[in-house]
Amino acid sequence: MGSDGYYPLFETRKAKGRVIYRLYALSVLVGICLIWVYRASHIPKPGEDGRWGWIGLLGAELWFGLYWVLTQAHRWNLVYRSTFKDRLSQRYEKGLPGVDIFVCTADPVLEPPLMVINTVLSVMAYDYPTEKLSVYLSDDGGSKVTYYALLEASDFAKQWLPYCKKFRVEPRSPAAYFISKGDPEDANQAEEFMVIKKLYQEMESRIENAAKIGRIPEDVLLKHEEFSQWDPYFSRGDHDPILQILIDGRNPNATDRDGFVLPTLVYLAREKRPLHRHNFKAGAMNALIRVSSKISKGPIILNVDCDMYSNNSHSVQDALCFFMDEKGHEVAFVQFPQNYVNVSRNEIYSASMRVIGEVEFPGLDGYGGPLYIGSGCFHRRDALCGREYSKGFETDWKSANGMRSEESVYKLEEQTKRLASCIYEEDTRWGQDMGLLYACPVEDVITGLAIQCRGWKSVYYNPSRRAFLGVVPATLSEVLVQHKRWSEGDFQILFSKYSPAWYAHGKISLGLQMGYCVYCLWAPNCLATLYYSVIPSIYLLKGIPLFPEISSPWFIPFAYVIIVKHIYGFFEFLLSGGTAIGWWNDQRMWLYKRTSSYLFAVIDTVLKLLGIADSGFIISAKVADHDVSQRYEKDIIEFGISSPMFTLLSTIASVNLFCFAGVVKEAVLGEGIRRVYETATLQSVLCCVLVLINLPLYEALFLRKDKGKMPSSLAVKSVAIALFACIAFMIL
Ligand SMILES: O=c1ccn([C@@H]2O[C@H](COP(=O)(O)OP(=O)(O)O[C@H]3O[C@H](CO)[C@@H](O)[C@H](O)[C@H]3O)[C@@H](O)[C@H]2O)c(=O)[nH]1
Ligand SMILES: [Mn+2]
Repeated sequence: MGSDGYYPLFETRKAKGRVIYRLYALSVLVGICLIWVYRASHIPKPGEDGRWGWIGLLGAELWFGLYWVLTQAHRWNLVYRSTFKDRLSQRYEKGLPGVDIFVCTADPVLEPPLMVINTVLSVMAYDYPTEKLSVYLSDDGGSKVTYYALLEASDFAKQWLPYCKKFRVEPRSPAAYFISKGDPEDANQAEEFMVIKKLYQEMESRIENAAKIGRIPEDVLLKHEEFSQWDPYFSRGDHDPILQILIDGRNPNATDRDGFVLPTLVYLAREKRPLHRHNFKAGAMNALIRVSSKISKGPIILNVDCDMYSNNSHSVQDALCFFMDEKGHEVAFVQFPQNYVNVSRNEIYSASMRVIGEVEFPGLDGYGGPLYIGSGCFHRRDALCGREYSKGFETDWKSANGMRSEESVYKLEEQTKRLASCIYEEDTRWGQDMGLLYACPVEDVITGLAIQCRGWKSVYYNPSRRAFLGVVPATLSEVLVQHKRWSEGDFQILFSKYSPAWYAHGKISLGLQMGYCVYCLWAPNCLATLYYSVIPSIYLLKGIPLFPEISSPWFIPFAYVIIVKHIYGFFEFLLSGGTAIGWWNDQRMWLYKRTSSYLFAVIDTVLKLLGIADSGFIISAKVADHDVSQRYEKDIIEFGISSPMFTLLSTIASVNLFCFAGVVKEAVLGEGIRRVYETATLQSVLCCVLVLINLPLYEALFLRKDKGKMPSSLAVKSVAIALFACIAFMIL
């Protein structure tokens, strides 16, 4: 019991080992400063070799050093949270609030309807009073197959929910459950298991069939006249709003097979017109916020992407422990980590970003709260809708609870539809300071920042049983495109009204400001990284040293910073649950993202600032074809297509290969290994590491025969450019 006589619903613990970390960080800082001193005091005189290369390195090292200082905000002050769910149910047994769950989908091909309804079923089956749960599916794809699948799901739920509750199954996405579980041992359950599995498989084949032929079974069409809304004039980008309440939680007859009420289930395809901006996911979420405020008005909103199912049926209670605690009045959102099902042990694309989830977010939590990163986030409706936090504010859970209108379903649908029309938002604050913000490819991060700037806090909660499991892209190009969207969006936040660098000053803590800047500056990292991965290597060709000789005392800070920082990073990665090979792959992806995605993000941002281009939202694919998946499972990098990003990566890799060949030649034929060792140790090591890290890329360029290799034309082109660049540099 706390000193003031109440049992808290959650607890916050500081991480151990802070002192050691801080000593380490200070020692690295000293090293970085010495490197700066060396660079600034040893610039070659005008006319001397390597002057410009040197000055560039000074710039790059200043950048890296300052950036490193910012990243300390992620590691200085880690906190971990835990919840006491039993106390929550004791205290609020009858008074639990309504929770509205928003699932977003946008494309029936990239996001198969079967996957979508598995996510929907997993959240319908939360271990939470069903009369207080409402699930909304926003379908930006306006797909009648998706609607049909949801219809099937609403029926299947009548069996699935009681089954889940009776046998306390986890996870509650049927697909994931049937894959993860062999036949149950318990004879009692075995029988029901067979029945429910068969039901699921039948539903699965009906949905997949409908998706394949693009048609809904006749008998369903006859029974459900709402399908007439998909008339011949209907197209995905041009249609009236469609709003269907499939299960009306107010209806006492909407029950499962055991007679218990089902959660409310709503389908929404907001109005689309070719000449209107739709603002991607942010627009979809805002339509849902309005529509749900009419239908269920839950004071808590959970947002998940259609590919991210609930893997833990107690997450709602976990989140409520923060919102409903006496100390939780200022909590606007509770972000759960995003974990993924389809990552292999060694994560060839390092797509799970485990260090962010295990280290950086607990770090931000220590400074006022993590970023809102889309899927897996519970919001306080008030805060999301633009309310400012003021001291003493409290959500009245009881009054907000169960506020449901009395109209008939049909009338309710008709009245609510207009909230999802194109013109509804005209001359309103939606998208500016109400709901999710527009005009940024990462609507989530900027929205979370705006909320925090209005005085709210957020919480990061990482339960031991993973709360949500999603899907990561299975090809390199998709990963790079996704990172381009993220880094571009984060970069734009820096120049937006809500810039963490200036606007947020005084509104959020300095640590959080720095923490945001780390992500906002992902993109411009490309410049220093490109420089570092090309220039030192290419100077080797002329034998011009750009780093201190091994016998010089200035060599020590370089060696210290490089070695210690990487050892630390290695252990951080292992402690976050990664493997040694995974760490090596992570280093490669670090390089690839910085030298391709981030560069393109910078270019596009500049074009956008000049008003020449606009940024879009490329939806990432959630399924891959058989060939591609097989290579993915074997941790073979998928190239396969020609893209400017791949050309760039291959060219840089080839330049380093040539430079490395030059060093080897010099060592063997020229003045011998000794000279290379003495004068160009660091430079040669850097070049050598770049070659090692690019080994899979050389393989894809020159050796592989499968479809995932680099296209030959691209290989020829990049090798030619690299060769030309090297020769030109040697001659000039
Ligand atoms: O016009 C659109 C485009 C996308 N989506 C949905 O947005 C979600 C995220 O799209 P996805 O292609 O999967 O992007 P990711 O990069 O995987 O998503 C991450 O990054 C996004 C911001 O860039 C956030 O919106 C997401 O929540 C976060 O998980 C999916 O459910 C989509 O169906 C829409 O509803 N409407
Ligand atoms: Mn996604």
